[in-house]
Amino acid sequence: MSDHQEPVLLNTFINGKKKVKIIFHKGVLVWDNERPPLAQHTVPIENVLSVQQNYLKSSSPSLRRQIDPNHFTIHYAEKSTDDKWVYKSLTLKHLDALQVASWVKTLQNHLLKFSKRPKHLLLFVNPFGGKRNAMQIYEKYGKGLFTLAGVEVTVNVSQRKDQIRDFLINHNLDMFDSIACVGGDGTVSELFNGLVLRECRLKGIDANDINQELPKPRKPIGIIPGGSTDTIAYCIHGTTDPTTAVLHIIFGDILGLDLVSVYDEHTLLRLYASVLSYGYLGDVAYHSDQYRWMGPHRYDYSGFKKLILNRGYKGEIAIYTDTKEVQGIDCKGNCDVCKNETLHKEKASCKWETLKGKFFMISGANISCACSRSPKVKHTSVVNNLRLLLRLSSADAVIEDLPFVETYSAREFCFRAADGAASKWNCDGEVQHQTNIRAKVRCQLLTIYSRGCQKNTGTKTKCCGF
Ligand SMILES: Nc1ncnc2c1ncn2[C@@H]1O[C@H](COP(=O)(O)OP(=O)(O)OP(=O)(O)O)[C@@H](O)[C@H]1O
Repeated sequence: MSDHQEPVLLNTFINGKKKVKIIFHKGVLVWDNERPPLAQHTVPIENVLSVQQNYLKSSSPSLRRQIDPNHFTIHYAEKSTDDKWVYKSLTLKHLDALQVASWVKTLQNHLLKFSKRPKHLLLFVNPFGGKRNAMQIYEKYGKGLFTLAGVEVTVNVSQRKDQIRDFLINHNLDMFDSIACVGGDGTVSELFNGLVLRECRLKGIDANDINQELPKPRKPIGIIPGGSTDTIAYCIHGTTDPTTAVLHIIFGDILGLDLVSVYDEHTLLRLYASVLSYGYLGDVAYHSDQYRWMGPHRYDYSGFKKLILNRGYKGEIAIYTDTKEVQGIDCKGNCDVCKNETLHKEKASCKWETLKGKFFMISGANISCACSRSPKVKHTSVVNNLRLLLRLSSADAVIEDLPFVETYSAREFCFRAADGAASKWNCDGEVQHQTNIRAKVRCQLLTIYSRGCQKNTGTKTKCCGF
């Protein structure tokens, strides 16, 4: 649309006791007090959740609510500190009902252009994870905002482990345009494992065959944190704030996310999004589960015990890679690495490399903040282990310079334990009992609702590699 065709709305309204000048032009709302103190606000239309006429106060609850022709409210979101978003509203009054109707209609028409915003959301709630308050999180932070934004939500509360995954594999989802969950990493994992296996079933693809291309689930997913660590939500939104997660779903903007599929000799065990760890973190996942009653503190308790124990684990790792260097690419979908992956361009130069040793921990990191590299950490002193964990827990973790850490970028890797089933794998926080595994990166397999986060911008986020 050329400039002169763009609608311009300009008017003075009453907001509380103040007169407010407001203009809407080129998709941006700007308002300010008519008299000092001036306080200009600018809100792009893509941050507006809905625009609604208000209702008149009813004298009796039994009477039908009547629209107030002189008031309307703009519901919008604003970025606050860091990567957090907050909900805000602006209620405006005008004595001329036509002015109110014209603003409401014009703004609502603009919002209709955001056709990717979800309208029928299937939301899974895991009442078991984290502080066991996922339903309260939905009621407190999600329900009101979804209603306000016109998103129809069907809530499904899980009754057992793997029920979400099984539901997604087998049920008709035609009536939903989007799927989301309130829970921790294990819940998110059930969601995308279910969706990928569903696509395999529908397309007749053998998911257990590592050489098969895995099909991309068609519906975008939303992630509302309600677990203990919420690593995936944190990596994607830059915060574990539930309101921010809900707003990212309502905005309807999407990002691509790589997944990694993990196999034993015969079957696909699981796909993961954040990190797969053997040794220290594998042991922590395994042992902390018996202290679930402690809530999120179980990780601190088990983590400390395992750190002091300082075990080493013998094994052999084979890495399939074309470049050992971890590349500093901030990929939000369709970067050069993704494109090459699709075209199978780089595969010819990939080679298997084998390493043997005794390790404190072996991790295959898929997204940046769980660990922005794929460290193979040699068995070393407790102090060094502590140094590593402190580095990993900082937002801009740099670990390559630690002498006992090796990092590689890889498309696939295999692990074989030299000392039997000495540890377990920790796969997105869930325990995986098979020791000898093979893992393969699946570029941009998942579509998630998020506008991304600043924490990742400019830092060494990887794409298509461990
Ligand atoms: N109704 C249920 N009863 C028991 N377990 C469930 C139920 N619904 C889901 N689960 C399982 O609960 C486990 C824990 O859930 P989740 O990972 O979401 O929370 P968490 O472990 O506290 O958080 P995080 O993984 O972020 O640390 C997962 O393995 C999930 O499959």
